[in-house]
Amino acid sequence: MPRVLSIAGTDPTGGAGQAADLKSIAAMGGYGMNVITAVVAQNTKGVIDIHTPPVRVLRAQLEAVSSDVTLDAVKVGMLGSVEVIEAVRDWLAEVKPPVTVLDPVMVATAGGRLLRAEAQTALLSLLPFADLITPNLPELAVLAGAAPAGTWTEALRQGQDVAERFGTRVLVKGGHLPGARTPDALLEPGRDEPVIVFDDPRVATSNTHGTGCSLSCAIATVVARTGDWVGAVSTARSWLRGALEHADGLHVGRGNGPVHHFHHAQHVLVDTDSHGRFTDALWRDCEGVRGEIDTLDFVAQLGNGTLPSETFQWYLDQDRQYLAVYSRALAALAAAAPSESARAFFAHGAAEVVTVESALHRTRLHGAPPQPASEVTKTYSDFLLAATGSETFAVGAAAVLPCYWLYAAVGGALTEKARAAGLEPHPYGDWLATYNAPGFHLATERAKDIVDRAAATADPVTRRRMREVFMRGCELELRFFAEPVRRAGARPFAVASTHRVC
Ligand SMILES: Nc1ncnc2c1ncn2[C@@H]1O[C@H](COP(=O)(O)OP(=O)(O)O)[C@@H](O)[C@H]1O
Ligand SMILES: Cc1ncc(COP(=O)(O)O)c(N)n1
Repeated sequence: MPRVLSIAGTDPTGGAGQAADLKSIAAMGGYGMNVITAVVAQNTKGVIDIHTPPVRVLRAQLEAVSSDVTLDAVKVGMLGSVEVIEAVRDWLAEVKPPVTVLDPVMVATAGGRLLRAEAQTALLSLLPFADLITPNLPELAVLAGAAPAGTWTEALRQGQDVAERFGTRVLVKGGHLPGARTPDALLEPGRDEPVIVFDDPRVATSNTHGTGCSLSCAIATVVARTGDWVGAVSTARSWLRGALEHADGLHVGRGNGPVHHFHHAQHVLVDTDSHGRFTDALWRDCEGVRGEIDTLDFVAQLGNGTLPSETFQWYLDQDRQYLAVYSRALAALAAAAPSESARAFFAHGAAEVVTVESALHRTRLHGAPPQPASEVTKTYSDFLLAATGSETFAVGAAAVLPCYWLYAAVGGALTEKARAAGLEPHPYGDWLATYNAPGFHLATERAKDIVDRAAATADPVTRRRMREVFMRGCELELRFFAEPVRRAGARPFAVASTHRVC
């Protein structure tokens, strides 16, 4: 594991400087350490105050770490003053770390100087010690002694000039250019053309606090491990892109918020009690409800074929009404799905419910008019429409999962029992076959997979909500299964009236 030292300033909101560096090092698989150059009172809206500790304290920190730990890479960020620059330069000259990445921090994204004006010249003396420098466009202009580049071509020209003059690699970053794209180019001294140019669409977010810190530290960490600059920039960039894409979910601060450094590792953090899939945890959560479903008279009698046919008819009629709503819920998920495969899955499911499952109802119910929907049917229907219509896709997908999963489980278990008991032909064999069909089990696995994927990138609040709606769905399934027998027991006359339908 590369041991990476960040020499930088602080950010109490955790998005830039030291905090961003340590998170980025860890995210890229390194061991992070930090020497503090300046204590910065800042937040996502700007810089409020800066305290620079005495330079002897900085020297002592540098000495403390390098006299004890072998350093595989160093990232230098905010320096702030001439004295700090000189102390760091002397230390770099003495220690000669195998990899040094310098982010020439001058101004915070949210505004506020982080380098005194008189220190800009001193900073130039540090550049030859760096293997890579990562200036943004205004910083590049200062290093090049020119006005900020207004075009990408101009930025590349300035970058090449700086690379030649100081004999170091330069990552020219186009984040500050206007427009829909964010190109970056890696330049090397002695080469007229960039070693590599990256060009991606801009991520639509204003939460970009600490992107420069994070990128430079991530590159230093990957290079320390691989020695490959092009690969390291590429890896760090695509990781940072994910961090930007998930930044809005963090809800940190009211200004330019930070990026999500551990977006790629959410799946391992899904729940403290689960080291497996998110849906594994859901299945454990609903163990009690599943036990109750298994012992319901309705389910036992459905399995052994003793369920009175009028009770089954009433159940099927409620189910027909429920499935009409379920189909709409799946269609809503198809419309909200974040990927083509999820869209196709739910769109297909919405159609399948109408055609395949309702065939069972048509043959069994012989076109009988619907009975009034029970309270359970209404509650379950309202719940599904609300979860899939007005909550996020992830929450909606978790809400429809019990209907797949519990039916597949009940269909599978009852078919096994019926086979073991030699019940052939089974009075409800067509129902069992529908929910024990390989296609239905496959659909259940796909639905679980979609929920797992959604959970992997969801924030903790959304995942908690996903668990809540999944459990609510399971409880409503239990009540839905219980209702036909409960109602038949409570209202013998209603049973008699439905009897006529058969
Ligand atoms: N909205 C965005 N979408 C995609 N990439 C971005 C976005 N904003 C910044 N970046 C990338 O983040 C990195 C640092 O950005 P930049 O704003 O240029 O530097 P700094 O944070 O030092 O001011 C660059 O790789 C840049 O391309
Ligand atoms: C201590 C410190 N160092 C650097 C930055 C620059 O942040 P950005 O990466 O957004 O330019 C910052 N705001 N604070």
